[in-house]
Amino acid sequence: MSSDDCKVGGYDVPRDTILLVNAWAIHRDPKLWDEPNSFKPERFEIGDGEARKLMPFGLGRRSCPGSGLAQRVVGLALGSLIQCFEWERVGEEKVDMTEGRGSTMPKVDPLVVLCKARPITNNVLVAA
Ligand code: HEM
Repeated sequence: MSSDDCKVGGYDVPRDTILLVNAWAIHRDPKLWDEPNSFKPERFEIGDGEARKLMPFGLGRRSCPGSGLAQRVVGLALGSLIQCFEWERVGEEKVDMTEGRGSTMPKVDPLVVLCKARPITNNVLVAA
């Protein structure tokens, strides 16, 4: 929310305007990213240079204060799901990545999978 009349990127923004950052578009801008629609996790390796352009937690003094926690938990949750379960697709067709409406980017066609706990997971649960 702008506290005063101002200019952002050359545009006049009147006082009391709610300005939303289109992070979706910025993260897919071919002027900024090499092959923006390709899955290339190596682009985020330290030293590569593209990681600094990623802004899922916003930027500046109102950026997400939970980003440190979130990044650790997301890695932990994903790693646990991969290490503790075997995953299997239900169908053979190519996964449809079409995005639906809404700010959380739901898939139009949900991905259906089967999962089975690996033996190590039973050991972990029994030990706990
Ligand atoms: C993957 C998980 C998360 C994502 C992607 C995320 C993303 C964001 C984004 C984009 C903003 C707005 C930043 C801006 O206005 O520029 C935000 C704000 C905020 N987030 Fe998160 N967040 C996550 C997890 C968390 C967690 C775990 C916490 C707390 C434990 C948290 C607490 C907050 C708070 C309090 C704000 C408001 C900050 C302010 O307005 O000054 N978030 N988050």
